[in-house]
This record gives sequence, C-alpha cells and structure tokens, in this order.
Amino acid sequence: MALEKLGKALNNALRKLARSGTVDEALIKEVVRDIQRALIQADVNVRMVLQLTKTIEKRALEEKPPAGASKKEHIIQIVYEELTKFLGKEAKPLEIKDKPTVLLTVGIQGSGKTTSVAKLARHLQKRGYRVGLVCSDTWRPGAYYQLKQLVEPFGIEVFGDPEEKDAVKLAREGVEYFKGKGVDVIIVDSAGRHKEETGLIEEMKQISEAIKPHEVILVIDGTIGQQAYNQALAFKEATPIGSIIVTKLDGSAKGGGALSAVAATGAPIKFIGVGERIDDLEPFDPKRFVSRLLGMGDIEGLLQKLEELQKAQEFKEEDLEKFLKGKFNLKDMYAQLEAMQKMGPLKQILQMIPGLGYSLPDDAVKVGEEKLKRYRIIMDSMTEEELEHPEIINYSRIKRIARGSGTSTQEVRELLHQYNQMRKMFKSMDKRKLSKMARKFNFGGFGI
Ligand SMILES: Nc1nc2c(ncn2[C@@H]2O[C@H](COP(=O)(O)OP(=O)(O)OP(=O)(O)O)[C@@H](O)[C@H]2O)c(=O)[nH]1
Repeated sequence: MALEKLGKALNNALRKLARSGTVDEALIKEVVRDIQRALIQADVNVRMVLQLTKTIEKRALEEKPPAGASKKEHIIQIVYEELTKFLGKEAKPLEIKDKPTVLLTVGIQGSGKTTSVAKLARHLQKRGYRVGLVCSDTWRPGAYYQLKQLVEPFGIEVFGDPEEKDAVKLAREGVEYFKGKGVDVIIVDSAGRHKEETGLIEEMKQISEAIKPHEVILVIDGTIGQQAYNQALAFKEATPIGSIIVTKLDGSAKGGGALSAVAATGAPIKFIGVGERIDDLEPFDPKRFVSRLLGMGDIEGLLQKLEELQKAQEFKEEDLEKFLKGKFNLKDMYAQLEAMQKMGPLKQILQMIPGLGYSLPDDAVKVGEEKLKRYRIIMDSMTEEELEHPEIINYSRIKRIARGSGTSTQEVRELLHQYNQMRKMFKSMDKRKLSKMARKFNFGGFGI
C-alpha cells in the first residue's frame, strides 16, 4: 500500500479518538498533535502541516456534529475532508477524447519515467485503447530496449531508433508512424537525462512544438519528498496542459511530502506509482486515497470489489456469509482461497472494510498456486466428516491423511494451521463493525 507508514500513524491517531470515552478539548489537541507528527515525519512541509492542523483543530472544536452523527464521527469526517482538500480535493482523470490522443512524458533521470510510460500504456490498453509508444530518448540507447522489454509481453508496439541522435525528429516520426496505424493513444517518452528542471523544460518545449501533444505528463520521484514542489511548480508554469505522475509511493517515507507538495502547486496529479510491476499504477483520487490511508475504508472501492467478488462463480452468496461470520469448514476455506487467488489479495479487500485496516496478518490469507494444489491433494484424502468438521482431525488422522495423499504430516498440519488461523482471524473481527458494513452494503439478509 502507498504511504503505509503515514497511514498507520494517522490511523493510530484516529483510533485514539475512537477508543476514548469523552471527547474534550485536550483529546482533540492530542489527536491533532499526533496528526501533525505523522505528517511531518512523512516530509510534509511544516508550514503546510501547521496550517492544515490548525483548520482541523478549529473545525473540531467549533463545529457541531450533524444530526445523527457522533462527535467522534464528525471529527473523523473533518480530518478526512481536510486531508482530501490538502491533496487536491477532486480526482482529475486522464481523458482520452480525440483519436489519436498524443501524450508526451517528461521527467528527471531516475524518476521512474520509462517504467511509468509502460505502466500507463498497459493501463490504457486494459481499458480498451490501442496504444503506441514512441521512445525519443537519444541520450540513453538502452531506454528503447527497456521500454520494449516492458511492454512487448502485452503486444504494445514501441517506435524508436537507438542510433538516431535527433530527439525531435524521432518524436515527430513516431507520432506520424502511429497515426498511420490508427492507434487511439500515442505516448512519446522523452529523454530523462536532465538533472534539474531547466533542461527538462527546454526539451519539453522543443518536442511539444513538433508534436503538439494533448497533454504533457511530468513524472516525479515520490522519494524526494517536499523537494517535488519546485519541479512541479516550474513545470506547471511552463505548460497549461500538464499533469503529473508521482512514483515510488510504495515504501517511501517521504511520499506524503511529495504528494502534498505537488498538490500545493495546483498541478493535477493523475496517477501514482505504487510498485515496480507493470500493474502498479493507480489513477489518483484524493478522496479514495485519503479514506484508504486513514484505514476508514474505501467505500466505493469495497463496493466494486464485492461486486467482482460476487461475480466470481466460486464465490457464492452463502460463501460470503460464512466468510464474514467466520463459520466455515475446510471445503469452504479451499473455495475461498481459490477465489481469492483470482480476485487479488484478500488483505487488500479487507483493508477497505471500515475500521479493520492494518490488523491482518499476511500469512493468514496468502497462499500460492502450488500450495493450493497441495491442499487439494491433501483434502482428497480426507473423509467428508473431516472436511466438514476439521476439529476432529487428531494425530492418527493426520498420519493417515498424509499417507493417503503421499504428503507429509507436516504439510497436513500446515493446512490445518492455515485453516485455524483464518477462522481465528474472522472470529476476532469486530462483529458489530461487520454487521454495520453488511447493512451498508445490503447484506442484511446474511444475518450478521
Ligand atoms: N518501488 C517502485 N519503484 C519504481 C516505481 N516506478 C519506477 N520504479 C523503479 O525506479 C527505477 C528507475 O525507473 P526508470 O523507469 O528506469 O526511470 P528513469 O530513470 O526515469 O527512466 P529514464 O529517465 O527514461 O531513463 C527502476 O528501478 C524502476 O523499477 C514505483 O512506483 N515504485
């Protein structure tokens, strides 16, 4: 998850609020101080932090909760709203209107630009667009091969010539080439040789002049923290058609600083990079981002996931019921693990459930394809009764199952251990929260 450390610190501050008996001025001040500390540690500009937290404190002390909401809920809402504003308020999605839409990407060396271009191409391709990539990096011949290698598995074509020395000529030719091919989006990747803003902006201007892009996208390295401000500002002033991708927000201690600094310039952040894999690019939506960051639960995201979840054949409604109630046997566990493999990590889904974020042990829900096959083999040697009531499986049964399935007693125990862990985990979840969520998502019929 992006900005995990900051998220945890903010989540802790809000938990402190949620757990306390009465909400008074001293508590509000303490929570605000915790939020301050968390943001400053994430390299957010101190002046900006003070301004933000002053607003939060003032609103929390002065405003009355709306009808039906508690003081605590209202304060959480204020924190959410102010942080959302802080990060740009509304999502500004990348729009593909004309055919072809031409995008030009620029970025300082090492920012993650080439990787981001490949990710963006794949993101658009997954949404049904035909994409062509132009590598106009005449500075680093390797860039062309790097890009090709990243997108070739997906059948995305890259235009380039590692021998060519004229970047503007290459960009122009590349765009013409893909126009001829009738693609929907052309992304031109420029050279990343620049060490600072001035050179980068000069090159952007030259290439822009030649290819007239619909949008220029600046790729900024999120690990530079609040230093991103100057880069984003210089870029914003140089082009009215600019947007930004902030990369490397996974694991960076300074990512919060970078995001807020870029947002402060008013330049739209359209995507964030959250990992090295090609799918690790997320459209940036401040509301969704902040709610997930706070561990409040990403309602929209959760709804969408639950929809997908129900679509998956393996995941029938009664499965979901058992799953949420923590009442399931080995057969159910197998079905869940299998479905989860198709759906993406369970952890991610559960993190979106309000109030449950961060509390899940990884190994309780993660299982690889190979392991799943072994589980199948082991379970084939169990009786119906054992599958339905795993608690009866004692040591002599474990030995028999291992022998029958050609596995080891250790593997059988491992399977049972995973089952117990999952059961325990679901059982320990706050049933009140789960039932609240169930009502929210119309799963009231599930009786939780
Ligand atoms: N963890 C993480 N790593 C990233 C992310 N985006 C890029 N990287 C890594 O950052 C390094 C530099 O990325 P490149 O795409 O080569 O970036 P670049 O140096 O800007 O490319 P050019 O300037 O075009 O040569 C690579 O090791 C990438 O895998 C991200 O979102 N998360």
